[in-house]
Amino acid sequence: MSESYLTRIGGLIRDARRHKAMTQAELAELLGTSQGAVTRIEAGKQNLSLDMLAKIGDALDSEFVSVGHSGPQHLRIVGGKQLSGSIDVKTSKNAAVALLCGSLLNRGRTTLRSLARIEEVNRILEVLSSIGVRTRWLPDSNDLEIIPPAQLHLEDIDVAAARRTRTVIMFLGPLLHEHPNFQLPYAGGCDLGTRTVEPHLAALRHFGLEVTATHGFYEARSDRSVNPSRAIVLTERGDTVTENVLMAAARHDGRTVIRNASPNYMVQDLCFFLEKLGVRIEGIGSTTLVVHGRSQIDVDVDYSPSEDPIEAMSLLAAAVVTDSRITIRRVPIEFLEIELATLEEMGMKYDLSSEYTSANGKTRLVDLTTIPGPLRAPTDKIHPMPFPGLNIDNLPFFALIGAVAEGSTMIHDWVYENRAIYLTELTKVGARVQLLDPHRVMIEGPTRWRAAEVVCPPALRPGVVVLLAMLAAPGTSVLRNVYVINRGYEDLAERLNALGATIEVFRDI
Ligand SMILES: CC(=O)N[C@H]1[C@@H](OP(=O)(O)OP(=O)(O)OC[C@H]2O[C@@H](n3ccc(=O)[nH]c3=O)[C@H](O)[C@@H]2O)O[C@H](CO)[C@@H](O)[C@@H]1O
Ligand SMILES: C=C(OP(=O)(O)O)C(=O)O
Repeated sequence: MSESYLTRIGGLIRDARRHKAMTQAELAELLGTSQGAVTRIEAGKQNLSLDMLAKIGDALDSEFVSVGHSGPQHLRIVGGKQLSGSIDVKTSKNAAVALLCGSLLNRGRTTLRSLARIEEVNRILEVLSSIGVRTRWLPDSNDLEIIPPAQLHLEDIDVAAARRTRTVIMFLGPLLHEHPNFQLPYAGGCDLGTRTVEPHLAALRHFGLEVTATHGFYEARSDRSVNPSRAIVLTERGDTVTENVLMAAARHDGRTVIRNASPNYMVQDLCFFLEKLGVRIEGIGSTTLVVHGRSQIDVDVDYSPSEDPIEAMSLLAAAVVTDSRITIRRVPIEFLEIELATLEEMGMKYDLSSEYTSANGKTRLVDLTTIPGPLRAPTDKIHPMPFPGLNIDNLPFFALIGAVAEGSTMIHDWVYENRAIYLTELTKVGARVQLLDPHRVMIEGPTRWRAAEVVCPPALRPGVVVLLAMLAAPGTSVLRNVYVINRGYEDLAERLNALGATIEVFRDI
């Protein structure tokens, strides 16, 4: 291997080790080598065998060099160009996974229309198929047909696929009625620090579910004689916990009241789907839901989830960072209002079309055209709140936009322990981002972007933010190992290329 190649790989190894908050000594122990050897590897001063590269890849959950087609995917971006044209927002990841779990409530055939074909969906499909559910993409479409078996084989669950998503936790609500005892692997997903499961367990206890955690699995036991006797008050207004309770309530032949429910977009989609299954729900879009469930659900149902507000925000950020005029079609406006109000305060101008309705017949959509122009930092910090606040998943895009704006932008992520930290990756492409503490970053704009080679941080939105910054940076950048981006976005590179970006998808060797 040439010296410069070794230096590049060494830098990537160092970055991946730091992502995992691992010391050189800890990595050395995992590799069965000395700390000095790790120092040399990271400095590009040690020849590396393929065997050693594979070991390092295993230790850091990040492959650096691979042979064959199944290795990690990387992106090569030639940046510094403006974008133009129109792009459609696809349907949301978060509704897709909720609906896939929701399909377990139904003995009949469920067809989900225009589903996002993303890695997160693929993992849940692997899990569903491992327990006996038949799923197939209908020809030449993104429509998915789901047919349940007479009996689920929960003991055969694909543990590896389940562990790669967090959303498998949403199997608890749909399964507890028919399965007195079952095991689920611990939920995985983006590495954002500890994410709570306790609110799920506390809420589902009202349906007789008791869960104990043992050696990497949740052991679930449900007592069918227990039913909610009073309102279920959620201790936090989480999206997936609300969905879990909704799904448990859907099969409870009676009335369930859920308070402090999340009214967010994916919850609304799940409610509209449950209504199509014959479940009556009062208060959709509010924080109190009253669910009139059914003991059996056996219908052939067809549902189209709505467009992804986080993808819409990502595309908006792409336009801002590249100073471009583009039209983003099918924006679910109700779920982007605070974001747009904040951008307006920063000086952003845009045009909106009149409203039309999503294929679910409910969600209001608009086409949004960005108008390039200078931005200024907001006067106050930017922080998320449960809907109808600024969406936590949109927060990273404000770090990117802050880097373009004149002045200091403070981003306060009070929710996730690790996500704000990943925003410091933007320094590699020239941004001035200072981590004040694990929850707050200060960004000084505007930025002179520069091309770089970066390992994708292990979190979806920060990963996309780095990619978008690379679109703005003149020269050629490389973003390595973009699985997390593919977890939530369908064909993002190809679709940005249709707007005039130059992004090449490649794998090693
Ligand atoms: C599949 C899916 O839909 N995923 C979304 C869902 O994940 P999900 O519903 O799994 O979110 P979590 O339960 O992890 O909640 C996120 C974090 O917010 C905290 N919290 C949440 C609500 C609250 O009122 N108080 C509070 O402190 C939780 O303790 C947790 O640390 O919601 C997250 C927060 O909107 C989004 O980032 C995810 O994209
Ligand atoms: C954190 C996210 O989602 P998940 O719950 O799938 O990890 C996200 O969508 O940014």
